[in-house]
Amino acid sequence: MVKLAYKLMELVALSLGLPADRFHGFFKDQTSYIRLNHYNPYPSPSPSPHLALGLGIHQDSGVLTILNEDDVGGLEVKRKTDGEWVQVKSTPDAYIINIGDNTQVWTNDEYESVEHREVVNSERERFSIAFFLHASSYTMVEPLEELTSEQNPAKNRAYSWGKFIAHKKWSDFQKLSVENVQISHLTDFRISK
Ligand SMILES: O=C(O)CCC(=O)C(=O)O
Ligand SMILES: [Fe+2]
Repeated sequence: MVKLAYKLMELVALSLGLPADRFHGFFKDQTSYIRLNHYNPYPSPSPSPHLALGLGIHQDSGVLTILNEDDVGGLEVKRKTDGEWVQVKSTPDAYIINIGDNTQVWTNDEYESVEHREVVNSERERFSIAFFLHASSYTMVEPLEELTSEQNPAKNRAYSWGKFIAHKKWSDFQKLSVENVQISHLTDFRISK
């Protein structure tokens, strides 16, 4: 997984005219992990099936996510152009690659992380496995200087990855009864939209 994730970040670097190993230094003491997700079906008949979210609206805050899922489906991404929720076709024999907030910041929005959620159905349980490529906790995340200029100024302030994660965990914990507890706090660091 780690090797595949590095390869993908090499492609991101090359696509932006950067050396292939441009991102490697961020992963010396990486905080990556794998999560196994299990979504139970909602009880049927349900009074409000549209509220049956397995995982609320969020953006992945790390570098990138490599996701494998079974054939049940339920992942939805928010289309930026019109805000519509679009179903992602279930692809058990492939990986779904999700760009995370760190990559958006590093590339100064050349790559964008996308809002997504997981809806459950009334018939079948669903399993997915997500590998999250995360930087070393002492990483300062900020737009790469090669990608910023006077004409294209930085769109985000620098922030500490370790402090960000600590803040996110703490505030998720505080807001356990609130919808969308996982929503990204990246906006705190935003300079312009
Ligand atoms: O299970 C899924 O399809 C999505 C999981 C996800 O978005 C996450 O774990 O961050
Ligand atoms: Fe996610």
